[in-house]
Amino acid sequence: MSDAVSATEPGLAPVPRVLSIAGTDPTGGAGVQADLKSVAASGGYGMAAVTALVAQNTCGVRSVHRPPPDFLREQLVAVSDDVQIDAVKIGMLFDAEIIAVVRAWLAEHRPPVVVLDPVMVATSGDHLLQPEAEDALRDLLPLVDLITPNVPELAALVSEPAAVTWDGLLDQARRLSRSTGVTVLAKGGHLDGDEIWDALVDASGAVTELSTPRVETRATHGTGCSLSSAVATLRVTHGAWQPAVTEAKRWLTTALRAGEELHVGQGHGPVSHLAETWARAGTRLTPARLAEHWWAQIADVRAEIDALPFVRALADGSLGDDDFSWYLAQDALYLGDYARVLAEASRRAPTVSEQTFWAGCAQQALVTELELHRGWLGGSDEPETLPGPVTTAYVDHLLATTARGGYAEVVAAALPCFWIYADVGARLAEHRTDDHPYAAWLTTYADEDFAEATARAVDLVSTLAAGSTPQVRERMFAAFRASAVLERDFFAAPLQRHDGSGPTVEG
Ligand SMILES: Nc1ncnc2c1ncn2[C@@H]1O[C@H](COP(=O)(O)OP(=O)(O)O)[C@@H](O)[C@H]1O
Ligand SMILES: Cc1ncc(COP(=O)(O)OP(=O)(O)O)c(N)n1
Repeated sequence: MSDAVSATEPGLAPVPRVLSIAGTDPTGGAGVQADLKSVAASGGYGMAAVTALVAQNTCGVRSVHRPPPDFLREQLVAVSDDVQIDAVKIGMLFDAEIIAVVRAWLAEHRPPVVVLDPVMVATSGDHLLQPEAEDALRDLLPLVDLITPNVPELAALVSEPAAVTWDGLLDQARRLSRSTGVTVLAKGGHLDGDEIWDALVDASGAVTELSTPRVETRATHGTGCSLSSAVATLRVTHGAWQPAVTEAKRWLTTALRAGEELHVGQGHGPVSHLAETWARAGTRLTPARLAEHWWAQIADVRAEIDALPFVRALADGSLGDDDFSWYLAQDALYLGDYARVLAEASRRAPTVSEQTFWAGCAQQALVTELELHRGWLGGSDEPETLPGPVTTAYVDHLLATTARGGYAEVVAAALPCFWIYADVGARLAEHRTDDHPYAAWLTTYADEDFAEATARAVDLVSTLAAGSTPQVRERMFAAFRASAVLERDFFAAPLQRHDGSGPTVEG
Protein backbone atom coordinates (compact mmCIF):
# COMPACT_ATOMS: atom_id res chain seq x y z
CA MET A 1 0.00 0.00 0.00
CA SER A 2 1.31 3.47 -0.88
CA ASP A 3 1.93 5.82 2.05
CA ALA A 4 1.57 8.94 -0.13
CA VAL A 5 -1.00 11.42 1.18
CA SER A 6 -3.91 11.86 -1.18
CA ALA A 7 -4.12 15.43 -2.48
CA THR A 8 -7.79 15.48 -1.58
CA GLU A 9 -7.61 13.66 1.77
CA PRO A 10 -10.30 14.89 4.19
CA GLY A 11 -8.79 16.99 6.97
CA LEU A 12 -6.37 18.85 4.72
CA ALA A 13 -6.75 22.64 4.75
CA PRO A 14 -8.12 24.02 1.47
CA VAL A 15 -5.51 25.43 -0.94
CA PRO A 16 -5.41 29.26 -0.62
CA ARG A 17 -6.07 31.01 -3.94
CA VAL A 18 -3.70 33.97 -3.90
CA LEU A 19 -3.60 36.82 -6.40
CA SER A 20 -0.43 38.85 -6.87
CA ILE A 21 -0.87 42.35 -8.26
CA ALA A 22 2.65 43.40 -9.13
CA GLY A 23 5.30 44.14 -11.74
CA THR A 24 7.50 41.63 -13.51
CA ASP A 25 11.08 40.47 -13.26
CA PRO A 26 12.18 38.40 -16.27
CA THR A 27 15.00 36.85 -14.23
CA GLY A 28 12.37 35.42 -11.88
CA GLY A 29 13.75 36.74 -8.58
CA ALA A 30 11.27 39.51 -7.78
CA GLY A 31 7.81 40.70 -8.82
CA VAL A 32 5.03 38.35 -9.91
CA GLN A 33 7.48 35.62 -10.87
CA ALA A 34 8.82 35.50 -7.30
CA ASP A 35 5.32 35.81 -5.89
CA LEU A 36 4.03 32.80 -7.82
CA LYS A 37 6.91 30.64 -6.60
CA SER A 38 6.54 31.85 -3.01
CA VAL A 39 2.80 31.18 -3.02
CA ALA A 40 3.39 27.69 -4.41
CA ALA A 41 6.16 26.99 -1.89
CA SER A 42 3.79 28.10 0.91
CA GLY A 43 1.06 25.70 -0.22
CA GLY A 44 -1.10 28.10 -2.22
CA TYR A 45 -2.41 28.43 -5.76
CA GLY A 46 -0.82 31.53 -7.30
CA MET A 47 -2.40 33.95 -9.79
CA ALA A 48 -1.02 37.22 -11.15
CA ALA A 49 -2.30 40.49 -12.60
CA VAL A 50 0.59 42.52 -14.00
CA THR A 51 0.86 46.24 -13.20
CA ALA A 52 4.09 46.98 -15.11
CA LEU A 53 6.60 45.16 -17.26
CA VAL A 54 10.10 45.72 -15.96
CA ALA A 55 13.25 45.05 -17.98
CA GLN A 56 15.50 44.13 -15.06
CA ASN A 57 17.96 41.51 -13.95
CA THR A 58 19.98 40.74 -10.84
CA CYS A 59 22.16 43.80 -11.49
CA GLY A 60 19.41 46.38 -11.75
CA VAL A 61 16.42 47.86 -13.56
CA ARG A 62 16.87 48.94 -17.20
CA SER A 63 13.42 50.22 -18.13
CA VAL A 64 9.75 50.03 -17.17
CA HIS A 65 6.79 49.65 -19.51
CA ARG A 66 3.48 50.48 -17.86
CA PRO A 67 0.53 49.11 -19.90
CA PRO A 68 -2.70 51.16 -19.95
CA PRO A 69 -4.34 51.16 -16.47
CA ASP A 70 -7.56 49.94 -18.08
CA PHE A 71 -5.81 46.76 -19.03
CA LEU A 72 -4.93 46.12 -15.37
CA ARG A 73 -8.61 46.67 -14.55
CA GLU A 74 -9.54 44.07 -17.19
CA GLN A 75 -7.09 41.57 -15.73
CA LEU A 76 -8.41 42.08 -12.20
CA VAL A 77 -12.02 41.82 -13.25
CA ALA A 78 -11.30 38.72 -15.35
CA VAL A 79 -9.89 37.03 -12.26
CA SER A 80 -12.51 38.16 -9.77
CA ASP A 81 -15.42 37.39 -12.15
CA ASP A 82 -14.34 33.78 -12.19
CA VAL A 83 -12.25 32.88 -9.13
CA GLN A 84 -12.93 33.13 -5.43
CA ILE A 85 -9.83 34.90 -4.17
CA ASP A 86 -8.64 34.07 -0.65
CA ALA A 87 -5.76 36.53 -0.47
CA VAL A 88 -4.16 39.34 -2.41
CA LYS A 89 -0.56 40.45 -2.33
CA ILE A 90 0.15 43.88 -3.80
CA GLY A 91 3.66 44.76 -4.94
CA MET A 92 4.97 47.28 -7.49
CA LEU A 93 2.25 49.80 -8.44
CA PHE A 94 4.44 52.28 -10.34
CA ASP A 95 2.14 55.32 -10.55
CA ALA A 96 -1.02 56.97 -9.25
CA GLU A 97 -3.20 55.74 -12.14
CA ILE A 98 -2.37 52.12 -11.43
CA ILE A 99 -2.96 52.73 -7.71
CA ALA A 100 -6.39 54.19 -8.55
CA VAL A 101 -7.38 51.04 -10.47
CA VAL A 102 -6.26 48.76 -7.63
CA ARG A 103 -8.00 50.96 -5.08
CA ALA A 104 -11.32 50.84 -6.94
CA TRP A 105 -11.11 47.08 -7.44
CA LEU A 106 -10.22 46.46 -3.76
CA ALA A 107 -13.07 48.67 -2.59
CA GLU A 108 -15.52 46.65 -4.69
CA HIS A 109 -14.22 43.16 -4.01
CA ARG A 110 -12.72 43.31 -0.50
CA PRO A 111 -10.80 39.99 -0.59
CA PRO A 112 -10.48 38.45 2.91
CA VAL A 113 -6.68 39.00 3.16
CA VAL A 114 -4.79 41.88 1.53
CA VAL A 115 -1.04 42.31 2.05
CA LEU A 116 0.68 45.39 0.64
CA ASP A 117 4.43 45.39 0.07
CA PRO A 118 4.95 49.12 -0.53
CA VAL A 119 7.58 48.67 -3.24
CA MET A 120 9.22 52.03 -3.93
CA VAL A 121 12.90 51.75 -4.77
CA ALA A 122 14.72 48.56 -5.82
CA THR A 123 17.97 47.59 -4.06
CA SER A 124 19.71 48.85 -7.20
CA GLY A 125 18.34 52.34 -6.46
CA ASP A 126 15.85 52.38 -9.34
CA HIS A 127 12.38 53.83 -8.75
CA LEU A 128 9.58 51.28 -8.99
CA LEU A 129 7.07 53.83 -7.70
CA GLN A 130 7.10 57.32 -9.09
CA PRO A 131 7.86 59.71 -6.18
CA GLU A 132 4.76 61.78 -6.98
CA ALA A 133 2.61 58.65 -6.44
CA GLU A 134 3.59 58.27 -2.76
CA ASP A 135 0.51 60.19 -1.56
CA ALA A 136 -1.76 57.90 -3.58
CA LEU A 137 -0.02 54.90 -2.03
CA ARG A 138 -0.55 56.34 1.48
CA ASP A 139 -4.26 56.71 0.69
CA LEU A 140 -4.44 53.06 -0.32
CA LEU A 141 -3.12 51.84 3.06
CA PRO A 142 -6.43 51.81 5.01
CA LEU A 143 -7.84 49.34 2.44
CA VAL A 144 -5.29 46.63 3.24
CA ASP A 145 -4.79 44.26 6.19
CA LEU A 146 -0.99 44.17 6.44
CA ILE A 147 1.72 46.54 5.23
CA THR A 148 5.28 45.14 4.92
CA PRO A 149 7.71 48.08 4.53
CA ASN A 150 11.50 47.83 4.67
CA VAL A 151 13.47 50.59 6.42
CA PRO A 152 13.39 53.24 3.61
CA GLU A 153 9.78 52.41 2.65
CA LEU A 154 8.59 52.83 6.25
CA ALA A 155 10.44 56.14 6.45
CA ALA A 156 8.78 57.33 3.23
CA LEU A 157 5.33 56.29 4.43
CA VAL A 158 5.69 58.32 7.65
CA SER A 159 7.51 61.11 5.76
CA GLU A 160 10.62 60.95 7.93
CA PRO A 161 14.32 60.11 7.46
CA ALA A 162 15.16 56.37 7.51
CA ALA A 163 15.48 54.82 10.98
CA VAL A 164 19.00 53.84 11.94
CA THR A 165 18.16 51.90 15.10
CA TRP A 166 15.71 49.13 15.88
CA ASP A 167 13.87 51.33 18.40
CA GLY A 168 13.56 54.06 15.78
CA LEU A 169 12.09 51.57 13.30
CA LEU A 170 9.59 50.27 15.90
CA ASP A 171 8.55 53.80 16.71
CA GLN A 172 7.82 54.58 13.05
CA ALA A 173 5.94 51.28 12.64
CA ARG A 174 3.77 52.04 15.70
CA ARG A 175 2.87 55.45 14.32
CA LEU A 176 2.10 54.11 10.84
CA SER A 177 -0.11 51.38 12.28
CA ARG A 178 -1.94 53.81 14.57
CA SER A 179 -2.58 56.34 11.81
CA THR A 180 -3.84 53.78 9.29
CA GLY A 181 -5.47 51.25 11.63
CA VAL A 182 -3.54 48.55 9.74
CA THR A 183 -1.06 45.99 11.10
CA VAL A 184 2.53 46.65 9.99
CA LEU A 185 5.30 44.11 9.48
CA ALA A 186 8.37 46.33 9.83
CA LYS A 187 11.40 44.64 8.22
CA GLY A 188 14.81 45.36 9.66
CA GLY A 189 16.89 43.71 6.92
CA HIS A 190 18.51 47.05 6.04
CA LEU A 191 19.77 47.65 9.60
CA ASP A 192 23.25 46.41 10.60
CA GLY A 193 23.88 43.36 12.76
CA ASP A 194 24.34 39.60 12.69
CA GLU A 195 20.72 39.16 13.73
CA ILE A 196 17.92 40.57 11.56
CA TRP A 197 14.87 41.80 13.43
CA ASP A 198 11.37 42.20 12.02
CA ALA A 199 8.31 43.21 14.04
CA LEU A 200 4.57 42.85 13.74
CA VAL A 201 2.97 45.98 15.12
CA ASP A 202 -0.79 46.31 15.37
CA ALA A 203 -2.96 49.39 15.67
CA SER A 204 -3.24 48.94 19.45
CA GLY A 205 0.55 49.29 19.65
CA ALA A 206 1.14 45.59 20.45
CA VAL A 207 4.52 44.47 19.11
CA THR A 208 5.72 40.95 18.29
CA GLU A 209 9.43 40.86 17.50
CA LEU A 210 10.96 38.13 15.39
CA SER A 211 14.65 37.62 14.82
CA THR A 212 16.67 35.43 12.48
CA PRO A 213 20.43 35.09 12.06
CA ARG A 214 21.60 37.13 9.04
CA VAL A 215 22.38 34.78 6.16
CA GLU A 216 25.71 35.71 4.55
CA THR A 217 24.74 35.73 0.89
CA ARG A 218 24.52 37.91 -2.20
CA ALA A 219 21.25 36.19 -3.15
CA THR A 220 18.85 38.69 -1.57
CA HIS A 221 17.02 39.95 -4.67
CA GLY A 222 13.27 39.84 -4.17
CA THR A 223 13.24 38.98 -0.45
CA GLY A 224 10.52 41.56 0.21
CA CYS A 225 8.30 40.28 -2.63
CA SER A 226 8.82 36.67 -1.58
CA LEU A 227 8.14 37.27 2.11
CA SER A 228 4.95 39.28 1.55
CA SER A 229 3.39 36.73 -0.82
CA ALA A 230 4.31 33.84 1.50
CA VAL A 231 2.74 35.72 4.44
CA ALA A 232 -0.46 36.39 2.45
CA THR A 233 -0.76 32.68 1.63
CA LEU A 234 0.05 31.44 5.13
CA ARG A 235 -2.34 33.98 6.72
CA VAL A 236 -5.17 32.10 4.96
CA THR A 237 -3.93 28.74 6.23
CA HIS A 238 -3.19 29.84 9.83
CA GLY A 239 -5.88 32.46 10.29
CA ALA A 240 -3.56 34.84 12.18
CA TRP A 241 -0.55 37.03 11.33
CA GLN A 242 1.96 35.83 13.87
CA PRO A 243 2.10 32.14 12.88
CA ALA A 244 1.96 33.16 9.21
CA VAL A 245 4.93 35.52 9.55
CA THR A 246 6.90 33.07 11.71
CA GLU A 247 6.44 30.28 9.18
CA ALA A 248 7.15 32.56 6.20
CA LYS A 249 10.38 33.81 7.77
CA ARG A 250 11.54 30.28 8.56
CA TRP A 251 10.88 29.34 4.94
CA LEU A 252 12.60 32.50 3.62
CA THR A 253 15.73 31.82 5.68
CA THR A 254 16.06 28.38 4.06
CA ALA A 255 15.45 29.94 0.65
CA LEU A 256 18.11 32.60 1.33
CA ARG A 257 20.62 29.94 2.43
CA ALA A 258 20.15 28.01 -0.82
CA GLY A 259 19.96 31.04 -3.15
CA GLU A 260 23.58 31.01 -4.32
CA GLU A 261 23.26 27.34 -5.35
CA LEU A 262 21.01 28.52 -8.20
CA HIS A 263 23.82 30.45 -9.92
CA VAL A 264 21.32 32.92 -11.39
CA GLY A 265 22.82 36.23 -12.51
CA GLN A 266 25.95 38.19 -11.71
CA GLY A 267 24.49 40.70 -9.29
CA HIS A 268 22.23 40.04 -6.32
CA GLY A 269 20.74 36.68 -7.23
CA PRO A 270 17.29 35.38 -6.24
CA VAL A 271 16.46 33.28 -3.20
CA SER A 272 15.78 29.60 -3.88
CA HIS A 273 12.01 29.65 -3.39
CA LEU A 274 11.57 25.90 -3.73
CA ALA A 275 14.70 24.77 -1.87
CA GLU A 276 12.70 23.23 0.98
CA THR A 277 10.21 21.56 -1.37
CA TRP A 278 13.03 20.07 -3.45
CA ALA A 279 14.83 18.85 -0.32
CA ARG A 280 11.63 17.22 0.98
CA ALA A 281 11.00 15.51 -2.33
CA GLY A 282 14.68 14.64 -2.86
CA THR A 283 14.35 16.24 -6.31
CA ARG A 284 17.97 17.29 -6.59
CA LEU A 285 19.41 14.07 -5.21
CA THR A 286 20.68 11.35 -7.49
CA PRO A 287 21.96 8.07 -6.07
CA ALA A 288 25.41 8.74 -7.55
CA ARG A 289 25.67 12.20 -5.97
CA LEU A 290 24.39 10.92 -2.67
CA ALA A 291 26.96 8.10 -2.68
CA GLU A 292 29.70 10.63 -3.48
CA HIS A 293 28.47 12.86 -0.66
CA TRP A 294 28.33 10.06 1.92
CA TRP A 295 31.81 8.89 0.88
CA ALA A 296 33.14 12.43 1.30
CA GLN A 297 31.38 12.68 4.67
CA ILE A 298 33.48 9.80 6.00
CA ALA A 299 36.76 11.02 4.43
CA ASP A 300 38.11 11.70 7.94
CA VAL A 301 37.43 8.13 9.05
CA ARG A 302 38.94 6.70 5.86
CA ALA A 303 42.11 8.78 6.31
CA GLU A 304 42.39 7.54 9.90
CA ILE A 305 42.10 3.93 8.72
CA ASP A 306 44.87 4.41 6.15
CA ALA A 307 47.12 5.84 8.87
CA LEU A 308 46.56 2.96 11.34
CA PRO A 309 49.71 1.05 12.37
CA PHE A 310 47.82 -2.23 11.78
CA VAL A 311 46.98 -1.35 8.17
CA ARG A 312 50.51 -0.11 7.49
CA ALA A 313 52.10 -3.20 9.05
CA LEU A 314 49.79 -5.48 7.06
CA ALA A 315 50.80 -3.63 3.88
CA ASP A 316 54.56 -3.75 4.46
CA GLY A 317 54.49 -7.27 5.94
CA SER A 318 55.85 -6.25 9.37
CA LEU A 319 52.65 -7.31 11.20
CA GLY A 320 53.24 -9.96 13.88
CA ASP A 321 51.67 -13.44 13.35
CA ASP A 322 49.78 -13.24 16.63
CA ASP A 323 48.17 -9.94 15.74
CA PHE A 324 47.26 -11.18 12.28
CA SER A 325 45.66 -14.37 13.68
CA TRP A 326 43.78 -12.39 16.32
CA TYR A 327 42.45 -10.07 13.62
CA LEU A 328 41.27 -13.06 11.52
CA ALA A 329 39.59 -14.65 14.54
CA GLN A 330 37.73 -11.40 15.28
CA ASP A 331 36.77 -11.18 11.60
CA ALA A 332 35.30 -14.68 11.74
CA LEU A 333 33.34 -13.82 14.90
CA TYR A 334 32.07 -10.62 13.30
CA LEU A 335 31.03 -12.34 10.07
CA GLY A 336 28.78 -14.81 11.89
CA ASP A 337 26.60 -11.97 13.19
CA TYR A 338 27.03 -9.82 10.09
CA ALA A 339 25.50 -12.71 8.11
CA ARG A 340 22.44 -12.58 10.42
CA VAL A 341 22.05 -8.85 9.74
CA LEU A 342 22.29 -9.41 5.98
CA ALA A 343 19.76 -12.23 6.23
CA GLU A 344 17.41 -9.85 8.07
CA ALA A 345 17.94 -7.26 5.31
CA SER A 346 16.97 -9.96 2.82
CA ARG A 347 13.83 -10.79 4.83
CA ARG A 348 12.75 -7.13 4.81
CA ALA A 349 13.77 -6.32 1.23
CA PRO A 350 10.93 -4.81 -0.82
CA THR A 351 11.84 -6.54 -4.12
CA VAL A 352 12.84 -10.08 -5.06
CA SER A 353 16.00 -8.75 -6.64
CA GLU A 354 17.12 -7.05 -3.39
CA GLN A 355 15.97 -10.05 -1.34
CA THR A 356 18.15 -12.33 -3.48
CA PHE A 357 21.12 -9.97 -3.33
CA TRP A 358 21.21 -9.67 0.47
CA ALA A 359 20.57 -13.40 0.91
CA GLY A 360 23.53 -14.11 -1.38
CA CYS A 361 25.70 -11.72 0.66
CA ALA A 362 24.63 -13.41 3.90
CA GLN A 363 25.58 -16.80 2.50
CA GLN A 364 28.94 -15.45 1.26
CA ALA A 365 29.68 -13.99 4.71
CA LEU A 366 29.15 -17.46 6.23
CA VAL A 367 31.30 -19.14 3.58
CA THR A 368 34.09 -16.65 4.33
CA GLU A 369 33.68 -17.27 8.07
CA LEU A 370 34.08 -21.03 7.55
CA GLU A 371 37.08 -20.49 5.28
CA LEU A 372 38.71 -18.40 7.98
CA HIS A 373 38.28 -21.18 10.54
CA ARG A 374 39.18 -24.11 8.36
CA GLY A 375 41.93 -22.48 6.35
CA TRP A 376 43.48 -19.47 7.98
CA LEU A 377 42.77 -20.33 11.62
CA GLY A 378 43.71 -24.00 11.09
CA GLY A 379 40.93 -26.35 12.00
CA SER A 380 37.77 -26.24 14.06
CA ASP A 381 34.55 -24.62 12.88
CA GLU A 382 34.05 -23.30 16.42
CA PRO A 383 35.65 -20.03 17.54
CA GLU A 384 38.36 -20.31 20.22
CA THR A 385 38.94 -16.58 20.69
CA LEU A 386 36.41 -14.45 22.55
CA PRO A 387 35.07 -11.36 20.81
CA GLY A 388 37.09 -8.24 21.67
CA PRO A 389 35.36 -5.03 22.78
CA VAL A 390 35.35 -3.52 19.28
CA THR A 391 33.91 -6.69 17.71
CA THR A 392 31.20 -6.64 20.36
CA ALA A 393 30.54 -2.93 19.85
CA TYR A 394 30.31 -3.30 16.06
CA VAL A 395 28.00 -6.32 16.22
CA ASP A 396 25.88 -4.64 18.90
CA HIS A 397 25.50 -1.56 16.69
CA LEU A 398 24.37 -3.69 13.74
CA LEU A 399 21.98 -5.78 15.82
CA ALA A 400 20.53 -2.72 17.58
CA THR A 401 19.99 -1.04 14.20
CA THR A 402 18.27 -4.20 13.01
CA ALA A 403 16.07 -4.30 16.12
CA ARG A 404 15.12 -0.62 16.17
CA GLY A 405 15.50 0.59 12.58
CA GLY A 406 13.77 -0.07 9.30
CA TYR A 407 15.14 -1.78 6.21
CA ALA A 408 16.78 1.46 5.03
CA GLU A 409 18.82 1.89 8.20
CA VAL A 410 19.81 -1.79 8.33
CA VAL A 411 21.31 -1.76 4.84
CA ALA A 412 22.94 1.65 5.47
CA ALA A 413 24.60 0.20 8.60
CA ALA A 414 25.72 -2.86 6.62
CA LEU A 415 27.30 -0.84 3.81
CA PRO A 416 30.68 0.24 5.28
CA CYS A 417 31.70 -3.40 5.71
CA PHE A 418 31.47 -3.72 1.93
CA TRP A 419 32.60 -0.30 0.87
CA ILE A 420 35.46 0.50 3.27
CA TYR A 421 36.74 -3.08 3.25
CA ALA A 422 36.81 -3.12 -0.58
CA ASP A 423 38.50 0.30 -0.68
CA VAL A 424 41.19 -0.48 1.92
CA GLY A 425 41.58 -3.97 0.43
CA ALA A 426 42.18 -2.65 -3.09
CA ARG A 427 45.10 -0.56 -1.78
CA LEU A 428 46.46 -3.39 0.39
CA ALA A 429 46.31 -5.79 -2.57
CA GLU A 430 48.73 -3.53 -4.43
CA HIS A 431 51.40 -4.40 -1.81
CA ARG A 432 51.27 -8.09 -2.68
CA THR A 433 54.59 -9.57 -3.78
CA ASP A 434 55.54 -13.25 -4.00
CA ASP A 435 57.65 -13.06 -0.84
CA HIS A 436 55.16 -10.97 1.17
CA PRO A 437 54.37 -12.91 4.40
CA TYR A 438 50.64 -12.22 3.94
CA ALA A 439 50.63 -12.57 0.14
CA ALA A 440 47.82 -15.15 0.13
CA TRP A 441 45.63 -12.95 2.36
CA LEU A 442 46.31 -9.79 0.31
CA THR A 443 45.18 -11.75 -2.79
CA THR A 444 41.73 -12.21 -1.22
CA TYR A 445 41.29 -8.44 -1.24
CA ALA A 446 41.40 -8.38 -5.04
CA ASP A 447 38.33 -10.63 -5.29
CA GLU A 448 36.25 -9.45 -8.25
CA ASP A 449 32.97 -10.90 -6.95
CA PHE A 450 33.35 -8.88 -3.75
CA ALA A 451 34.05 -5.71 -5.76
CA GLU A 452 30.91 -6.38 -7.80
CA ALA A 453 28.80 -7.02 -4.68
CA THR A 454 30.17 -3.79 -3.16
CA ALA A 455 29.16 -1.75 -6.23
CA ARG A 456 25.66 -3.26 -6.07
CA ALA A 457 25.34 -2.59 -2.34
CA VAL A 458 26.43 1.05 -2.80
CA ASP A 459 23.92 1.45 -5.61
CA LEU A 460 21.04 -0.15 -3.66
CA VAL A 461 21.64 1.87 -0.49
CA SER A 462 22.20 5.20 -2.28
CA THR A 463 19.10 4.70 -4.43
CA LEU A 464 17.09 3.97 -1.30
CA ALA A 465 18.52 6.99 0.54
CA ALA A 466 17.94 9.36 -2.41
CA GLY A 467 14.29 8.31 -2.51
CA SER A 468 13.72 8.55 1.26
CA THR A 469 12.46 11.48 3.32
CA PRO A 470 15.19 13.74 4.81
CA GLN A 471 14.43 12.25 8.24
CA VAL A 472 14.97 8.66 7.09
CA ARG A 473 18.02 9.72 5.06
CA GLU A 474 19.50 11.34 8.17
CA ARG A 475 18.95 8.17 10.21
CA MET A 476 20.47 6.09 7.40
CA PHE A 477 23.56 8.30 7.32
CA ALA A 478 23.91 8.15 11.11
CA ALA A 479 23.82 4.32 10.97
CA PHE A 480 26.28 4.35 8.04
CA ARG A 481 28.73 6.69 9.75
CA ALA A 482 28.60 4.75 13.04
CA SER A 483 29.52 1.57 11.12
CA ALA A 484 32.35 3.39 9.32
CA VAL A 485 33.79 4.51 12.67
CA LEU A 486 33.53 0.92 13.96
CA GLU A 487 35.27 -0.34 10.79
CA ARG A 488 38.14 1.99 11.71
CA ASP A 489 38.18 0.71 15.28
CA PHE A 490 38.07 -2.86 14.02
CA PHE A 491 41.26 -2.27 12.00
CA ALA A 492 42.83 -0.51 14.98
CA ALA A 493 41.92 -3.18 17.57
CA PRO A 494 44.59 -5.87 16.89
CA LEU A 495 47.40 -3.49 17.92
CA GLN A 496 45.41 -1.29 20.30
CA ARG A 497 44.55 -4.28 22.51
CA HIS A 498 48.25 -4.27 23.62
CA ASP A 499 48.08 -0.75 24.99
CA GLY A 500 44.66 -1.27 26.53
CA SER A 501 42.88 1.54 24.66
CA GLY A 502 39.34 0.67 23.79
CA PRO A 503 36.90 1.53 21.02
CA THR A 504 36.23 5.18 20.24
CA VAL A 505 32.64 4.91 19.01
CA GLU A 506 31.11 8.35 18.31
CA GLY A 507 28.07 9.40 20.33
N1 LIG B 1 20.67 38.26 4.66
C1 LIG B 1 19.51 37.95 5.23
N2 LIG B 1 19.43 36.95 6.11
C2 LIG B 1 18.26 36.61 6.69
N3 LIG B 1 17.10 37.25 6.45
C3 LIG B 1 17.11 38.26 5.57
C4 LIG B 1 18.31 38.68 4.91
N4 LIG B 1 18.02 39.72 4.10
C5 LIG B 1 16.69 39.93 4.23
N5 LIG B 1 16.16 39.08 5.13
C6 LIG B 1 14.73 39.02 5.51
O1 LIG B 1 13.99 39.16 4.33
C7 LIG B 1 12.86 39.98 4.55
C8 LIG B 1 12.91 41.19 3.64
O2 LIG B 1 14.08 41.89 3.89
P1 LIG B 1 14.36 43.44 3.80
O3 LIG B 1 15.73 43.54 3.22
O4 LIG B 1 14.19 44.06 5.14
O5 LIG B 1 13.25 43.99 2.81
P2 LIG B 1 13.25 44.24 1.23
O6 LIG B 1 13.69 42.99 0.56
O7 LIG B 1 11.84 44.61 0.98
O8 LIG B 1 14.22 45.35 0.99
C9 LIG B 1 12.91 40.36 6.02
O9 LIG B 1 12.08 39.47 6.75
C10 LIG B 1 14.33 40.18 6.40
O10 LIG B 1 14.44 39.87 7.78
C1 LIG C 1 8.74 43.99 -10.31
C2 LIG C 1 9.51 44.20 -9.07
N1 LIG C 1 8.87 44.33 -7.91
C3 LIG C 1 9.57 44.54 -6.76
C4 LIG C 1 10.94 44.62 -6.80
C5 LIG C 1 11.72 44.87 -5.55
O1 LIG C 1 11.78 43.73 -4.90
P1 LIG C 1 12.18 43.51 -3.37
O2 LIG C 1 11.55 42.28 -2.92
O3 LIG C 1 11.95 44.73 -2.58
O4 LIG C 1 13.66 43.20 -3.50
P2 LIG C 1 14.93 43.93 -3.92
O5 LIG C 1 14.67 45.33 -4.32
O6 LIG C 1 15.70 43.79 -2.64
O7 LIG C 1 15.46 43.09 -5.02
C6 LIG C 1 11.58 44.47 -8.04
N2 LIG C 1 12.92 44.53 -8.13
N3 LIG C 1 10.86 44.27 -9.15
